[in-house]
Amino acid sequence: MWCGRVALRRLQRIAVSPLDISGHLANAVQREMSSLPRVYITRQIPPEGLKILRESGQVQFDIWDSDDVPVPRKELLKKVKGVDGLVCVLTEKIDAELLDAAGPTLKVLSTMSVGFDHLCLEELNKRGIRVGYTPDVLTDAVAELTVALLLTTSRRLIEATHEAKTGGWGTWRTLWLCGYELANSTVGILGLGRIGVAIAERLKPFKVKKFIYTDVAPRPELARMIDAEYVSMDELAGQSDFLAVCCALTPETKEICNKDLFSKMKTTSIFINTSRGGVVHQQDLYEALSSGQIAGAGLDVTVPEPLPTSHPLFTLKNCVILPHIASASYTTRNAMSALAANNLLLGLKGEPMIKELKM
Ligand SMILES: O=C(O)C(=O)CO
Repeated sequence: MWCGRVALRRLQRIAVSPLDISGHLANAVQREMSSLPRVYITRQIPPEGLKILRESGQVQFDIWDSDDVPVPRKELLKKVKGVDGLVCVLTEKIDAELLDAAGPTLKVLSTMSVGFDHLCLEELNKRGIRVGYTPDVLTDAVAELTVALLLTTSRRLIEATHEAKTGGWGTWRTLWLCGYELANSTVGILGLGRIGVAIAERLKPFKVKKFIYTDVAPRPELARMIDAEYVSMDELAGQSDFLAVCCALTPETKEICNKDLFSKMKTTSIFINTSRGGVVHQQDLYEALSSGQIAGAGLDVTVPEPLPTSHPLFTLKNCVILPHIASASYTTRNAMSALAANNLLLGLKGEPMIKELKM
């Protein structure tokens, strides 16, 4: 359990002799510590966030001290009992069972993620629990990875390196490993937000001819930034040479990318998803890819995660699958951890968080 260094320094100034340290100071530290809000952190988050919490002098926290294995549900339910604040990542389901286990002391939840489909907002709202999350700081990293995944898929880089390494590289051939290029293409964005704009900004120098997007309603201020045209879902499917999914997973978007959408796409089009696996009907995607209904897919997210290595999607050469790494740069993960820590501290002080979910 950590208490703030600030509190410790204050107590050290009060101490008059080394002898005091063993007696009075220890008791005082104990008292000071136990009066601080209690926080549980469900993962060993990157160092910047932990440093902020340790040095704040505002909280005492307990942590699931591993990044390799998520905290077991049973342990989590035990650890949250009586906490004032909770820091979680996207692998923890924050539902009624967990909130009941935490009890009425829990006032602030801070998730180190931009996605919030792991949170039961209705239950959080019902209990008046404020929620912090981490948009914006990951936009560049996610956009960058999306472009990398798009090019890897459309120019068949994984197949190509495999062929080079395993003896498939014979003479130079005229149509061998040909793919699809961005120049003169139409790029469609499903769900235009900060990340969609950032992807388009990065793709523009590749001489994309046109950007189109669809969403629940037009988003003119964002669309203007990338000169994108608002179209219907059917038009998006029919016109896109590259279709990038950027929408949040909600009950409305669950499996929105299904047979109906894939059947309207061009046989030469590339489907890219770096948002959430749940927006895709995976069996329909498998069929679209294996039947040649669409040319290829690049996925950073799947259902479930991790996707079992025996999953049929792994058997397809035209499907590139990454293990949910879109925001995985050192800078971004540290920024997410720092933002999650600051959101938590502000929330516990009753102040507006830097990034708070409106519920
Ligand atoms: O933040 C999120 O929601 C992610 O998916 C990981 O960056």
